[in-house]
Amino acid sequence: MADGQADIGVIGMGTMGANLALNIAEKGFKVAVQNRTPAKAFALKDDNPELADNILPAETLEDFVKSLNTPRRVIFMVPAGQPVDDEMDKIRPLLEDGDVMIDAGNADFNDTVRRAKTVEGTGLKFIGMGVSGGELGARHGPSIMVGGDKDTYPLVEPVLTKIAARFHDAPCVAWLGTDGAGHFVKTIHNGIEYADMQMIAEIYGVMRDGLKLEPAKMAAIFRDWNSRELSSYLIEITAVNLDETDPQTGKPMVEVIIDEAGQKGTGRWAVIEAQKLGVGATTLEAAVAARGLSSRREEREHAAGLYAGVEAGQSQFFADEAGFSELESALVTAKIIAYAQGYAAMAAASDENGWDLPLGTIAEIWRAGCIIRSHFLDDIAKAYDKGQKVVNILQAPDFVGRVAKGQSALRRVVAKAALAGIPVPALSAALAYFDDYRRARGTANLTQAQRDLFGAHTFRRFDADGAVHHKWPAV
Ligand SMILES: NC(=O)C1=CN([C@@H]2O[C@H](COP(=O)(O)OP(=O)(O)OC[C@H]3O[C@@H](n4cnc5c(N)ncnc54)[C@H](OP(=O)(O)O)[C@@H]3O)[C@@H](O)[C@H]2O)C=CC1
Ligand SMILES: O=C(CO)[C@H](O)[C@H](O)COP(=O)(O)O
Repeated sequence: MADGQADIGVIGMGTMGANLALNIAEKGFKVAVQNRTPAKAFALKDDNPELADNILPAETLEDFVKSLNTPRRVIFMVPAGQPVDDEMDKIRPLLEDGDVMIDAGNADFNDTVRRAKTVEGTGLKFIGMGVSGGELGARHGPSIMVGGDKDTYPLVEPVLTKIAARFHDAPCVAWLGTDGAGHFVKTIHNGIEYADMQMIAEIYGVMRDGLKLEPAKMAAIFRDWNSRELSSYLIEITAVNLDETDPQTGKPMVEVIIDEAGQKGTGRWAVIEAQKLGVGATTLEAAVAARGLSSRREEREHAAGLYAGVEAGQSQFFADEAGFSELESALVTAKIIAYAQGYAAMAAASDENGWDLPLGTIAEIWRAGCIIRSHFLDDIAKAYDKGQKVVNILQAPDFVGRVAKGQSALRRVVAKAALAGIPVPALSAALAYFDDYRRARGTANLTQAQRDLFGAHTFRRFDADGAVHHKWPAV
């Protein structure tokens, strides 16, 4: 192997790393590849003869580093946490001033901020970058959310611009802010992804348990929805999931899959950060909690037995055009509210961390390549495009009209589900948030009174400035 041929390197030849490397090679760049199990790096070249000239596998980290031209650009695509620190520690002594380390996996943005600090003043550079789109996105065009020093971005921009997804010919990649900005945005992307998926699953639950529809019929409804406001990758794949037949049993595939959702932690990171920022991302939280409860299957089965005698009300859902349209409208409305929560978390994090996150650009680069890609994101991009500051998506004129129109459908679906005993935690959370958000006179005055009574925490009055304490009757 000749020294210094590769334009960029990828460490980690798993699902994402291998596909990202193939994408890079296909776009005409020479890519060095390395893996904990080195055989996988060599297999990538052997298995892809059409791209072999552009794939430079390395047995050792030393060979890998030698194969890169300078400044060296090294992408890590390994599991979040310790593996990233370990890989960084191993390669750092082999790198030189100006070289760039890029963590392209999912990461807790706090780790990214910490890692960015460790390279400060060393001559090395660090980028934390969220990549979304799963296996196919990595291979043919993901959405890429970049964080790090602005001056470092041009060192990776030519490659990233070529490998990213395109929306109307614009690459779905952008530098979003310093240190952890890219990974924070990816984390919120995943929190929204959880909410989108949970709300779709809840509508599936209504169709299955309230309307007694067969999966094939549900698939047809989701396909229909995919031609309108809900048009998105997740609605599209839901139709595919529901239409699939298990080759072993001949049953619908969804019926042989155990109802326990996995999770790798990114949704949890999103709601933890939203909580820390004092932003109620309650729809995202409901989605994370629902995954947690789903995994306690035996406990749920036992509880089902304990409450077998509890009568839920008669289902008031109807399997007709009007009934399906009500579900569609409820899902659209709850989706707007979930995105409003995710965007509120990003706006708060931007202020907190001094990132100046370009919220409109984020919607733009999410329009293609990523898991939550949808037509709806183009509407969000347009809301931010009008030059005016968007306080909250729920206050953007286009969305005010849509939510005002759709809220009654959401209200009816949540109410009917509650009466029928069909759980819709994310849809309910979205509705509750909306009602709380639009209520001018809330109930925190009572909370303040209680806090002042038991802890002399003080409160503020409408008719005077400053905090006061009241002498409440002794209890
Ligand atoms: N899969 C997806 O849809 C997406 C994943 N991501 C993120 O991308 C990253 C990679 O995910 P993915 O490709 O799916 O994961 P995989 O499990 O498919 O691959 C993991 C890779 O990391 C290597 N690896 C694992 N542990 C270590 C370690 N301790 N030290 C060094 N290398 C290690 C593995 O090497 P070996 O071959 O030796 O086991 C393998 O090459 C993660 O951060 C993930 O969250 C982001 C977006 C989408
Ligand atoms: O980042 C992703 C998509 O955007 C990954 O697919 C991630 O693994 C999804 O999260 P989880 O595994 O928790 O469902």
